[in-house]
Amino acid sequence: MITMDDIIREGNPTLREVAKEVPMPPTTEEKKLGEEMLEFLKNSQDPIKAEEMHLRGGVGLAAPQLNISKRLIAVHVPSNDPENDTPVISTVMFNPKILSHSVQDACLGEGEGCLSVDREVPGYVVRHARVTVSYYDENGVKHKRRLKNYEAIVVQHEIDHLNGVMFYDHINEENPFSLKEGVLVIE
Ligand SMILES: CNC(=O)c1cccc(C)c1Nc1nc(N2CCN(c3ccccc3Cl)CC2)nc(N2CSC[C@H]2C(=O)NC)n1
Ligand code: NI
Repeated sequence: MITMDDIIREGNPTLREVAKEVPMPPTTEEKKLGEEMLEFLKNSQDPIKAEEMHLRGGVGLAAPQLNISKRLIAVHVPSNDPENDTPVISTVMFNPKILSHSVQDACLGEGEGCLSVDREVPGYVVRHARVTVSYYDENGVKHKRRLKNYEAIVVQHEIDHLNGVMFYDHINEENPFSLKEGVLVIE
């Protein structure tokens, strides 16, 4: 079971590497890793388990954050509606790829956090507002999915980890809260 001790922090060179493609179909070990990453996210969002296991809340995790330089991410974004238990997206993506994206950009109004960054880095992280991603599932089946808003931001943040990019690399150093015309601010 993955805990915070398994998550490497900024300064570890693996976070700056370009991760390797996973040959399809994934091995049993790679499938298990994906399942454990998704389980970690669910545990991190459960108040009881998160407290018991000292987990920081997350909606996305990339294998390089576990010091495993493979192109594999997990995302588990709960629905905004407290009545609705169905997550907006809950999946493991092998070899995710952004096929196309909107002209419009977007950012989280509150900025971004990362399980590998033990500090607040204020500022807008400007990303594509909508993306079409392709990825392989644990059975090696190819999928194509259009994402928008929060889940689009999360998937882009996690794909960045596969390319050695950290969220604060996108923050404007001169003015961290500067925004161009037309950028969608997601609250
Ligand atoms: C500096 N300001 C901020 O961090 C920030 C500040 C306020 C709001 C937001 C929205 C912020 N931003 C931000 N908040 C999150 N969470 C909110 C809490 N949540 C969570 C926590 C506990 C239980 C259940 C859940 Cl659901 C988990 C997810 N997650 C990300 N990111 C960036 S994309 C990958 C994703 C990630 O999983 N990071 C670890 N950013
Ligand atoms: Ni991160």
